[in-house]
Amino acid sequence: QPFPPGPKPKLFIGNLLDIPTERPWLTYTEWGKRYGHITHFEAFGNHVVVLNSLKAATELLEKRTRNYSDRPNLPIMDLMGWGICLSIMRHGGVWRQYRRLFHQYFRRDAIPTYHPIYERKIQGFLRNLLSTPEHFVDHIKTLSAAIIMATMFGYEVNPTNDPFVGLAEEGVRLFAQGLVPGRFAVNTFPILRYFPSWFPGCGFHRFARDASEVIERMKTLPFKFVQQNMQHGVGASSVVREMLESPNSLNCDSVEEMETTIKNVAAVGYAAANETTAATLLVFFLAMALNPPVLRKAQEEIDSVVGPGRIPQMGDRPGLPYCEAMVRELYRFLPTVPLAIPHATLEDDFYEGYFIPKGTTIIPNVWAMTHDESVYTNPDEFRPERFLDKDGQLNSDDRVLGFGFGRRICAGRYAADAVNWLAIVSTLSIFDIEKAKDENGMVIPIEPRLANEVITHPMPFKCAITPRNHETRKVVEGN
Ligand code: HEM
Repeated sequence: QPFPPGPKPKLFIGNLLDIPTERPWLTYTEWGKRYGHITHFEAFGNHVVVLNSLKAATELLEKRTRNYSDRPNLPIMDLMGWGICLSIMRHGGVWRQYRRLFHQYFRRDAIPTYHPIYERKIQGFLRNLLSTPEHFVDHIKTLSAAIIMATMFGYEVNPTNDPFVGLAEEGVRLFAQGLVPGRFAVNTFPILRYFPSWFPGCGFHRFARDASEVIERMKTLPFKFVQQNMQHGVGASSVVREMLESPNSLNCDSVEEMETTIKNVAAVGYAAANETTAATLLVFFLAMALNPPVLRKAQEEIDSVVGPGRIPQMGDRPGLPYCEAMVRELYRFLPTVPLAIPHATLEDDFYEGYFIPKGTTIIPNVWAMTHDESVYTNPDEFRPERFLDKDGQLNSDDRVLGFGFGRRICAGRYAADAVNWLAIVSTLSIFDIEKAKDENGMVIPIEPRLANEVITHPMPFKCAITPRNHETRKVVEGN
């Protein structure tokens, strides 16, 4: 049977020249309109199927999740030492073990344990915003790093030049490079990993060697920090500490295996959490600067439910449906992982009469799904009301497509959602966010565009962040 429709392949190179490198989610969305909701292309025998509709994603990635839960083979990741990363790990026993372990600490009912960390770090974030609002991007980055480092390692980051954060950022930067399609020949031709580094196209060996040193240090240093604290009977509780204190729950055969498992699972937390959280908060600031009526409405709701003189807490969440709808709209409006993370098939399959071979890379185009005009009219408008019924209560559209699908769905989604929600409503309770003005008093325009990256974020923009009034300023200063 035929492959799903798609651009016509050329002899030998297939669709190599068609593969988009610039914001690929937009091209894939266009292909979806031209060829249909599942689109196929291939290069050098590597098949790729893009899923442009929720219907196809639900049918394949969720109902047939057993077959669609693998990840593509990316040998550069193994060579760098990032092959241990849960989010890109091939399907199998180790993935199951790591996922189970991760789930134990990040499942829905485990998250309230971390609420005090979130509240404390968000208060610090508000203070930073108050003193240097023009550096809001740096404050967002500090917040997301501070939360995951405190959760995982009980480690308090320095606001600038933190050694662990610097190392982790470098590790994540290398990780992101390994994911860029076409960046390393070995990802297209896995056989090259067995060729020497002097062989043409094998320069990746040196890159991988240098990267692996950074990644090893990134995994080991924060882990040792926890071990040393435990030896001296000091330090805060943390995920790593709890794992070390209950080694039997890890099902490892030796101390060495146990330590490796903990290091790997903890490193994934940072890699997966840091940029995604920061990017979502950037989308929030952007959307508020662009949509003053939404900001006002959310603030009115917070004022009427939480009242003045207090920063919202997690317990306030059910009473704030408009804010909830706004957070859902943020995830929809500019999804920060617009192509999720590619899945791969374990066996041959057929769908709607088309053939999907074993080993096919499956790209869920979340962008196309959240901008599907038949579901979300005028999808480029930011309108939280889409998620409310006529009585102002939340409707049933509560699925965050940006967290992915099936067995590979984001394992940190409950933590991410709690942090995002609390940071957003806390900021709104204290600050106004508007478009910035230049030295001549002219409003600086903002374009809601995402950067061309795998885990993306809005293109740089300026906004004015000011305390709403004297009272809200005092609330931050008093905390
Ligand atoms: C707004 C923030 C976040 C977004 C948008 C996001 C999005 C995603 C997406 C799209 C995937 C791939 C899903 C798929 O393959 O279908 C994923 C996987 C993952 N995420 Fe998140 N994520 C976020 C925050 C976090 C946080 C805070 C953590 C950790 C505390 C985390 C941990 C993970 C892990 C471990 C995986 C790999 C799951 C697997 O492959 O089995 N994520 N995330």
